Amino acid sequence: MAHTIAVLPGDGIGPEVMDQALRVLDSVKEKFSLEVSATTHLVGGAAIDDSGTPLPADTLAACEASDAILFGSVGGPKWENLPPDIQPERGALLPLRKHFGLFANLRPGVCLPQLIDASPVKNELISEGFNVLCVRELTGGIYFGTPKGREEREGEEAAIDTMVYRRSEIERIAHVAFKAAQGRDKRLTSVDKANVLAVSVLWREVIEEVAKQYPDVTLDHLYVDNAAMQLIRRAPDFDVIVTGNLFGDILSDEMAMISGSLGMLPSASLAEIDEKGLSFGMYEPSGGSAPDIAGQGIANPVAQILSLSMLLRYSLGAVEAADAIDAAVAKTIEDGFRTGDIYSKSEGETLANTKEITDAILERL
Ligand SMILES: NC(=O)c1ccc[n+]([C@@H]2O[C@H](COP(=O)([O-])OP(=O)(O)OC[C@H]3O[C@@H](n4cnc5c(N)ncnc54)[C@H](O)[C@@H]3O)[C@@H](O)[C@H]2O)c1
Ligand SMILES: CC(C)[C@H](C(=O)O)[C@@H](O)C(=O)O
Ligand SMILES: [Mg+2]
Repeated sequence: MAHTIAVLPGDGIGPEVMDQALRVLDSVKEKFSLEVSATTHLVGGAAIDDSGTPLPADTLAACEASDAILFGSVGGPKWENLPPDIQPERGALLPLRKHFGLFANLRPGVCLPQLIDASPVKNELISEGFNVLCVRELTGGIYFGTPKGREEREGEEAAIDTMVYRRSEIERIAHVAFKAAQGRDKRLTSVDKANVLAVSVLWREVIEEVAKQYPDVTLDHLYVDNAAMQLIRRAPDFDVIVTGNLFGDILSDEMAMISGSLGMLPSASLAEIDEKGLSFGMYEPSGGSAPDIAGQGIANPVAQILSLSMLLRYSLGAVEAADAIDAAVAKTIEDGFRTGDIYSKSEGETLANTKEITDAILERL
């Protein structure tokens, strides 16, 4: 079956790592006889520079006509003083998530055994490895609640964001998380702030109710501050984490760092699953445009390449191709290839730039 994907490289290291992911796509298309056409479009700061808007109508139309979006990353110092609504993040990334109903953000945090030295967490704390799936609610919570903005309070300037979750929003992300746990080690940790926030009290109630439908999954709850701490103290005890938009944003970066680098972790942002078990989705690295290393050709492309693998798996159903990419990446790391962010100068490691590590992945595909 023929598929179309919209490729949105974005800003900073986005285009650099996307070029490498597209090389991998070409390779698996040939190897697994996949019919996938990919069209590239401007988004974020690159689109602002071109047409003054971060999400041009033709980019959105191309996404609507596709089976999935492969996204790089957007934003950077050049655009951060623009009015908030036309900045790359709030004017393109968040609207794309909302427009396509991408409520389920899956962020796997996996520390390959060979990368334990790249993690800043002491080896003995993650000696059993680290493999956690963060299921982050992505289209609700404080990111999207209203009212939002500036107003006057008690005679002075104030700013407001509103954290709101409807029961149905919590229920649907809970089902995603429980199902994911069923496919893994059957342990789910729900993270909230129910000792302070009304939203979290409802969150906890709904998670408990949904849990009754998944008696095979062991559920526990943690407050977010404690969760941030426990993730460092006893990372291997976690299996699946489910949480709201803001807490998931923060905890997933923490998980990425425990795993070694943001540059290793992909993510999938999914809409409702269709009758074929597939869903429309947007796939992007968990990290951002990394302005500090952009333009040098040294960024780690693995997160982008693994995001492509998630796209093939969840939106196209090309499971064999996805498995092959995951295996080639693991083998490349096993064989010692390292970009700067995961290089620990140990024996057997070869420092590689963005293109060289992709060459190694392609050789192993
Ligand atoms: N999905 C997205 O588009 C997305 C996500 C996060 C941040 N951002 C945006 O990116 C810009 C920079 O944000 P930031 O600096 O807070 O976060 P960042 O994730 O871009 O960078 C944080 C650190 O991680 C490193 N890093 C990230 N990805 C890497 C990779 N592939 N290889 C090697 N190192 C990598 C960076 O060099 C940097 O030191 C901001 O404008 C932010 O809003 C975009
Ligand atoms: C860039 C920003 C809007 C985004 C978020 O907060 O969701 C990013 O940090 C992420 O994790 O995808
Ligand atoms: Mg983030």
